[in-house]
Amino acid sequence: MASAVSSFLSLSSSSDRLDRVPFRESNHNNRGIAKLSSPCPHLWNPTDSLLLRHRRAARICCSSTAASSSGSNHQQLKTRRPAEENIREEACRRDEATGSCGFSACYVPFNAPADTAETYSLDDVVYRSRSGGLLDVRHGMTALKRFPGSYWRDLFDSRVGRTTWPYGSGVWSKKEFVLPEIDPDHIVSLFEGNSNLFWAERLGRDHLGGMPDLWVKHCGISHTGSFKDLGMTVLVSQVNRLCRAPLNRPIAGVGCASTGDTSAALSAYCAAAGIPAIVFLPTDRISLAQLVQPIANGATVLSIDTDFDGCMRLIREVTAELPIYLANSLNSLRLEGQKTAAIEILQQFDWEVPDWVIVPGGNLGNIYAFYKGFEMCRELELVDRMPRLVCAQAANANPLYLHYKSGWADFKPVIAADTFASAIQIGDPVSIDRAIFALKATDGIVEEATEEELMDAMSLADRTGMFACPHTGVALAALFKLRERGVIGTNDRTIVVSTAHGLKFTQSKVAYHSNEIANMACRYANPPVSVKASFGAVMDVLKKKLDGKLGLCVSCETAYPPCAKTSFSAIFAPTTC
Ligand SMILES: Cc1ncc(COP(=O)(O)O)c(C=O)c1O
Ligand SMILES: N[C@@H](CCOP(=O)(O)O)C(=O)O
Repeated sequence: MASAVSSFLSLSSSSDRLDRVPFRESNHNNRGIAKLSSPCPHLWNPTDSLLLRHRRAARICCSSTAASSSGSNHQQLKTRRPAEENIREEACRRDEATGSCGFSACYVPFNAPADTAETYSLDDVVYRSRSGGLLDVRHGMTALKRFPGSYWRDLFDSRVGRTTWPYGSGVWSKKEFVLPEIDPDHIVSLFEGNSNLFWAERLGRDHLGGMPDLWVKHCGISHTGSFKDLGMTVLVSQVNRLCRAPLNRPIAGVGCASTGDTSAALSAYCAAAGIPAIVFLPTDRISLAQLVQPIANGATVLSIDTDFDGCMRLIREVTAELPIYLANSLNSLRLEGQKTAAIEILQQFDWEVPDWVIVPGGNLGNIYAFYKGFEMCRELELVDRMPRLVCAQAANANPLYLHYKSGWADFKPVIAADTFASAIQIGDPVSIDRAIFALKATDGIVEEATEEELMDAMSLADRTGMFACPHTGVALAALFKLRERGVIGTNDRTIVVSTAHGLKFTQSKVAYHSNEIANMACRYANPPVSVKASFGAVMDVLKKKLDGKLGLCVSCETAYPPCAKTSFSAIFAPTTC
């Protein structure tokens, strides 16, 4: 095995050898458009200026789609904006006509009754309720409900994949459900969202008992390589609004504690807006690829000799003292962006609800964000039911799993041990109450995965064409267990949420494929083979590797033709029976 390891090292660049690097050492459908022009007869009131204004906004942002879908209707063709105007300026001009159309949102204590008197403006800098509990963003549902579900479905569909500012973003294409009142000029967007919903055909068919409807929502194929972009665009946009006229709040910067992904997203969005970012990272506990992201984006990076939970405690203390705005998911604004991944899944299935959604959990904001996205679509009648949620944790960092197993008896934080799923190495999750609420409301399940289970699941998925991160491995391992126990059925439409790009975690993959992980069989290891630069040596290796496959029919794998002289031509010019 030593040779496999050395061949790995010889193939990899010297700068990418440490997965966890201490900062000190690292100095180096357009579908359904037609329906928009035929509003729901019971709800439409032509004298209602709010509705008219929103209808006009919807038409403006859909006009070129409508024109192209109708083909012959040249009158609807959109004229190009003037050369001296950019897409942001164009949006501001357009927005003068639309405004927020009466849609609004505010902070309320998490799970507060409908008539709570404790509300805060989103322009307040507040992260906790009066009693010290979590907050939630509550939308003015009465205004949103004046439009039927079909209206919202069509509006959101009309905006997919456009460059119209800010609707080309998967998050801002749902602006009315996210931050309805923000001026487009204040939005800081990198056209996030609209991520691939990958049909995991081979994994489902060959490794999960013939599951035909298995999908992976690739939230990590994103600007900074994780789902955090979805929340960070919202948070940094709101900070941008607070800093600028007319509010002119004295905010010195935006800060977070991080296991590597929140810090990367915060740094990128702050850099795009010209706002200082400050990130607290636990020394030695994040990957090199994650570490280099905030460094490259010019953030102030503090490598702190503690774990994530320690960094989280520190950032909360610091943001209470200094005018630094807190960017962790304790700040409920983040979840407003993250919830759009759930809406996107519904949209990608043409507004059909899946049976299961499996989400890896750490600080536990995201599982609630998924709940919130699905629930908002149910309440506003874009869909008629909820999926069941599964939260998957690494066994080395499993406080929610233990709580679930105790029958939700008594929550106790844990000291999280090292895990390859390093971004979820969290023992005292900030959003524990939100996660419990989401799981109870969806008849949800919590599963856990050992290090071997998560690495095997990740590696097996890779063998079917993915390049998953270890956190996605945790969710996949949960899926394997739930399939094995018959909880998830063969034909259940199931979504596994992939939360980060595998390229951020290459060193754990290298360790696995080098077979160098103690007490792990690494069943799917596929180390590279070192071979001399000679035809004979290469042929020997290939014959050994392809033994038994030569001369087989490529479709049914039976020997064809029954020929004693098997040759490589059978592989390069394969035949079928
Ligand atoms: C890659 C990745 N997956 C999953 C999670 C878990 O998300 P949450 O903290 O919202 O539970 C995180 C961060 O915690 C993450 O960075
Ligand atoms: N995985 C996260 C941990 C912090 O979570 P947050 O959602 O509360 O910011 C990270 O990448 O830092």
